[in-house]
Amino acid sequence: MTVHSAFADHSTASRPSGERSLQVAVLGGGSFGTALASIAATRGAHVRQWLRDEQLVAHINEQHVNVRYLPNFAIDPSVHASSDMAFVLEQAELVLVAIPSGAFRAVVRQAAPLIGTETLLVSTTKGIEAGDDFHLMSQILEEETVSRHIGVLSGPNLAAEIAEGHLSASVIASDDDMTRARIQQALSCDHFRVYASNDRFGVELGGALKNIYAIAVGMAAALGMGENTRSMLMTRALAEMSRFAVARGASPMTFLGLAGIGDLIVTCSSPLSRNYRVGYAIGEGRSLEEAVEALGQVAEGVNTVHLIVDRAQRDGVYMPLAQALYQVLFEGVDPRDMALSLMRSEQGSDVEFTLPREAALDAQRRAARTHPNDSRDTLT
Ligand SMILES: NC(=O)c1ccc[n+]([C@@H]2O[C@H](COP(=O)([O-])OP(=O)(O)OC[C@H]3O[C@@H](n4cnc5c(N)ncnc54)[C@H](O)[C@@H]3O)[C@@H](O)[C@H]2O)c1
Ligand SMILES: O=P(O)(O)OC[C@H](O)CO
Repeated sequence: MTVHSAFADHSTASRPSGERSLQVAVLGGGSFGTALASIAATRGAHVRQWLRDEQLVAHINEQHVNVRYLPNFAIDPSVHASSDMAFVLEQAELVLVAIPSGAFRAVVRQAAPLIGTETLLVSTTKGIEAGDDFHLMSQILEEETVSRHIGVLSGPNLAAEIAEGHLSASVIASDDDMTRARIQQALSCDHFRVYASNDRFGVELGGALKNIYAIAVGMAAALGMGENTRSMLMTRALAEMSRFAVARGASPMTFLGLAGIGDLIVTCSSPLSRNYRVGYAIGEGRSLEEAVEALGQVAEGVNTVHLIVDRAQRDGVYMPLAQALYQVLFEGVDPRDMALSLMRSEQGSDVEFTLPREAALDAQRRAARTHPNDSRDTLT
């Protein structure tokens, strides 16, 4: 097995001198948690990482490799893994939570008694909590802890590429300017940049929503789509994502940034994305259950799609791609039939923030009344 040492190679170049070391805790032993733990350590922080698997803990501490999630990469040797939550959180000034959405609240609840009001608390998880309340991860952090410094880290961040040292960037979103600035200091290094945002919900929704479209694009890729098709799907996905997020109070501008279009591009283009891979496997003819089992990790979009579709219906937000994906994944609709049906549906506005969708549809309906022979059957 070849173990690249991208993390270690960057350590001396990035380590600030003469500064007191920040105490960092990472909750989660998956690939992103491991990549972030290593980056923080290369920046000179004292890093402890919490994970449940004792064998993996021992392996990380002795061999400095996460054999389960990032087997080919050397972790900064100063990262200390442990299955003891109290030990990991002891004196932690910054806590990064990299736990799948399904277990996020339970883990945060376990950590909460050890998190103070001044602890910086950042979610890196791109998902939505199951249930009727449509809770984002940062809302769980607010509900379960007393921290006054909550943030969200999200962007085009394939963990394996970060681990390999590919130049990458992310966004720290928080209402609190000190939280933003301190995370930028703690995590930026020669191969990782951190930009700031004050649109926490927009950034968080960008990360959660793009997963479902990556499944759709992966599926289309396996069905032999062209690049025009990919581009159309991604751009219309962006229109849906921003429409949904704006209806929930986010800024549409956030979707022009790394956590919007940036993350959508990478997740809809790379076979390293778990969501893309699940979609691709389904496009090749596997069932959803087979695709998820073959992946062996969490593809958040599978759990997110019904929450988004349900919420969009309740709020009256038009989400045809998400709705279509739901029908393909859970109602047995053939993806090719679904693609045809989408192509025949109403043609609205390109950018709704310049030409509102209803204005474009009204004009089409007026044109259909004036020139009935030219109109499409499906126009209403
Ligand atoms: N992997 C990436 O490239 C990447 C990049 C950016 C963001 N993210 C986001 O970060 C989050 C974490 O992703 P990841 O890839 O690090 O790991 P992951 O989603 O594969 O799993 C994370 C860790 O959580 C642990 N875990 C699962 N259920 C648990 C439970 N009930 N109690 C305690 N621990 C539990 C797993 O054992 C694993 O160590 C995801 O929500 C993902 O959307 C991932
Ligand atoms: O592997 P995925 O599909 O969960 O995507 C990973 C990251 O979110 C990409 O930014």
